[in-house]
Amino acid sequence: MASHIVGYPRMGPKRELKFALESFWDGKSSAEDLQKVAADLRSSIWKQMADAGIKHIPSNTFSYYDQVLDTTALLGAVPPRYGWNGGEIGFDTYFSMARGNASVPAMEMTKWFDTNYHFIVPELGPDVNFSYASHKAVEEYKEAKALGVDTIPVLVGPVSYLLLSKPAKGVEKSFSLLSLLGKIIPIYKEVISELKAAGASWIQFDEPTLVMDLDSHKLQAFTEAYSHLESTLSGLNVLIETYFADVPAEAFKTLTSLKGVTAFGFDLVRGDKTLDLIKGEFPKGKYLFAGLVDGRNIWANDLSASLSTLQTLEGIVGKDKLVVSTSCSLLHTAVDLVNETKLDQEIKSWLAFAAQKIVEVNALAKALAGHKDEAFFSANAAAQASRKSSPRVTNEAVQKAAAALKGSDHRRATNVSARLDAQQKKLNLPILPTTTIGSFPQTIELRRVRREYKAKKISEEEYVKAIKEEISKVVKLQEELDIDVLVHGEPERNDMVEYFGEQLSGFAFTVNGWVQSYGSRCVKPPIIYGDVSRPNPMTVFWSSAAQSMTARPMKGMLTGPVTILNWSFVRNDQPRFETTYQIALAIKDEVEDLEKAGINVIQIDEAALREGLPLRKSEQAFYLDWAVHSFRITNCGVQDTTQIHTHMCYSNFNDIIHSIIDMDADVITIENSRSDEKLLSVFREGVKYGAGIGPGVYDIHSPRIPSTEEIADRINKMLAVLETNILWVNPDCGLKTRKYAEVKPALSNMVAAAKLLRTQLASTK
Ligand SMILES: Nc1nc2c(c(=O)[nH]1)N[C@@H](CNc1ccc(C(=O)N[C@@H](CCC(=O)N[C@@H](CCC(=O)N[C@@H](CCC(=O)O)C(=O)O)C(=O)O)C(=O)O)cc1)CN2
Ligand code: MET
Ligand SMILES: [Zn+2]
Repeated sequence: MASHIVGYPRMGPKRELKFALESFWDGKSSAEDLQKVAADLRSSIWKQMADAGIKHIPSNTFSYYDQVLDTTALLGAVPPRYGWNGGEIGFDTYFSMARGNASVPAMEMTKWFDTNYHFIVPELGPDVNFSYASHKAVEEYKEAKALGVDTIPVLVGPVSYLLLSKPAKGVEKSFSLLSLLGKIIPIYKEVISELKAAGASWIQFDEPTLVMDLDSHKLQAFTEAYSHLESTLSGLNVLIETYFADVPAEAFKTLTSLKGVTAFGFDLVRGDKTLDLIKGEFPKGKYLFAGLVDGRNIWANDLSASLSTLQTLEGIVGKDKLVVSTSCSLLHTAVDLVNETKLDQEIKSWLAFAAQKIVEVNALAKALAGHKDEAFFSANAAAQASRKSSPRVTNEAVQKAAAALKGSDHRRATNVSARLDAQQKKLNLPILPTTTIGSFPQTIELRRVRREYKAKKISEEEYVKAIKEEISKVVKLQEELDIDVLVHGEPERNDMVEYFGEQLSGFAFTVNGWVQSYGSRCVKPPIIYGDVSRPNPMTVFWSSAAQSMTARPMKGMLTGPVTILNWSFVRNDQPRFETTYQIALAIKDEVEDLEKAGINVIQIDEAALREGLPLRKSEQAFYLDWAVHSFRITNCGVQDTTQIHTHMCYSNFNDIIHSIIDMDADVITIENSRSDEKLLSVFREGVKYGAGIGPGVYDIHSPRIPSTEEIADRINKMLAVLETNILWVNPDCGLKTRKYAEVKPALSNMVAAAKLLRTQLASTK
C-alpha cells in the first residue's frame, strides 16, 4: 500500500528560510548563503519523508517566495516593467516581481483559495512571449535524486495557472486568459520532457481550481490541456491533485475522463461529498490518492475512522491502486510538534503537525497493507478519547450563552447616517479624515522587549514602561504628521490574532507552530481547543493609556470574531459558527469595556472575513449570514456616539458587498491599491454606500514610498465614485511589517495629499 504527501512547509522547523531571505534582502548575506540554507532545508525534508517510509515524496514544493510565482518564472511570463531580458530568471527579477523595487511596484498578491497563504497573481495578455525560463522543477528533481530520493515533481497545472491569473494592465476586458493555453502548453511539454529525461516516473499537477464552480467552458479547458499533453506524458504516471473542497459532480466527470492521466487526488477532509462520487463511479485501473490526513489543521488524525474509509475505498479501486495521502499540501499546517516544549501534555497528545502527519499517512498505508502498528493505533485511540471527554474542553455557561444568540438579529438601534451625525458632533473631524489601520513598525527593540518579558528577564514594571514609551512615540509622531484619528500602534501585540488568543480561555499556544502567510512572513495561529471565554479585559489598559496621551480621538483596536476564527487552528468537533459566536460574546464584552473607559472610536478588524468565504457558491450564503451576525453581536450594544470601524485586507468584495453593508459598521477601511482598485468598480456600478469608507491609498506590503501626487491621484479616483463626506484617507493595511524610514515619508505624503484635496475641494465649492 503506497503513501504520498501533497506538499511540505518550506520555512523550516525554526523558520530558517525566513531569516535567510530577510538577511539576503537586507544585503547582509549572499545569494550563495541563501541557496545553501534552502538546499539544506530541502534535503532534510526529503530525508525525513524517505525515513518515514513515504513512497511518493514531492519535489518542487519548495519555493523562495511562492509556487505560483515560480510557475510564472517557469513560463517566462515576466511583466515588461521588470526589464527582464531573457535567460534563466535570477533572484533580481524574481524578488522584484514579488516585492517590487525602488522604481517598480510589486505584482499583485492575493489569497490562495480560502487559506491565509498569499500568492503572486500572474499578469497575462495576448502579447506575452512565453519561454522556458526557470529550470527549478528539474533541478530540484535531480537534487533529490542525487541524495538518493526519487521524487514526484509537482507543478501548478496549466489550467489552474491561467484561471488564477489576471489580464495585464491595458489588456481588453474581453480577453480570455484561457486562450493562452495553446501558448503555455509547449513550455509544459519542455519541462515534462526534461523531467522524464532526468528519470522521473511520476508527475503531479496541482489543479485546485477544479473544486470551484466552473462552467463547462472552463472544464473544457482541462480536457483540451491534458489531451495536448498526452503524448508528452506517455510513459509517466500522472497525478492530478485537487484540494480544499469537494470536486463538483460535473468537474469530477471531466477530471476522471482526462486523457493521459493515471491518478486523481482528492481532499477527503473538506470534501465529504467526493466520497460518494468515487463510490458512484471511479475509472478502472486508475490510482486514487485519498487525502485523509488534514493539511489545514493540527489535530491528530482519527486513525481508526480513516482506516475504515480506506477499507471502503480499497473495495472500489483495488488494493494496488489506493494511495494514502494528505488532504492538501502541509504548507498550511505547523511544521513539527517535537519543538513544542511548553505545550500541556494532554493537549499535545491531541495534535499532529506536518512531521507527525507524515508518520500518520505512513501508519495508515501500513495498516491497510496488513502491517498495523498496534501500539501507534491504540495510543491514537486513547488520545481521541481523551479529547472527547476532557473537562477542559467544555464550559456550559458559554455554550448556553452562545446557543441563545441564534435567531436574533443584534442590530444597533439607530441607522448609520444618524449615527455618523451624532459621532461627528463629538469628533469634529475635517473632510477626508486621515487615519491608519492600527499597527506601527515592529522594531527589533520592541520584539526584544516582548521576548524578555515573556521569558521573565524583565519585570512587569519595566515592560509596561517600555511599551508606554513606545505608544507615546507613536502618538507624538502621528500628531506631528497631523493625522486626525490616532492609533496606539499595537506594540504590545505579537500578532493581531495570537494576542487575543493568549488572553482568552479555550486557546492553546505553540512556540514554533509557524505557518507561511506570504514570502518570508509567517503567522503562529493559536489553537482553539475548547469553549471560549474572556476572563479579563484585554486591551483597555493600553488603549486608555494611549488616549490619555492625546486630545485627538484614539481608536480602540480589536480583532473581530470571524478573523480570530479564520486565523486560528480551529476545533473540528463542533461547527465553525458555534466557535465564532463564543468569540463574538467575548469581544462584545471588550467593546463595552472600552466604551466605558472613554474610547469613542473602536475598530474591530475583520481582515479575514472574505477569506473564510466557502469556495462553493452553495455554501456561501450560510457562512455570510453567521459571519456578519457575529460581527454585529460585538457592537450592537454601543451608543450612537461611539464610532465603530472595521478593516479588511486583500479582498475581492464585488460578490459580497451587500454582506459588508449589512455588517453596519460606521467606517470601513479596505485594501485597495494593490489590486488595481477593483474595489472601486463596485461603487462605479452603482452600489449605494452610506457609511464611512477608506479604500487604502497606498500598498504597505512593499518597501516603496508613494509620492504625494500618486496618493492624491488615487484619492481623486475615489472621489469620482464616492461621496466626499464619507471618504477616509488611510493606507491599505497595518504598518507592522514596514520600517520607520518608509512609514514616516509615506504617511507624511498621505497627509499632504489629503490636505491638498481638502484645499481643492474647498475652492471648487
Ligand atoms: N494572523 C495573521 N494573519 C494575517 C495577517 C496578520 O497580521 N496576522 N496579515 C495579513 C498578511 N499576513 C501577514 C502575516 C504575517 C506578518 C508578520 O509580520 N509576521 C511576523 C511574525 C512576527 C511575530 O509574531 N513575532 C513574535 C515572535 C517574536 C519572535 O519572532 N521571536 C524570536 C525569538 C524567540 C525567542 O527567543 O524566544 C523568534 O522566534 O525567532 C513577536 O514579535 O512577538 C513575521 O513573520 O516576521 C504580517 C502579515 C494576512 N494574514
Ligand atoms: N489592526 C491591524 C494592523 O494594523 C490590522 C491588520 S489586518 C491584517 O496590523
Ligand atoms: Zn489588513
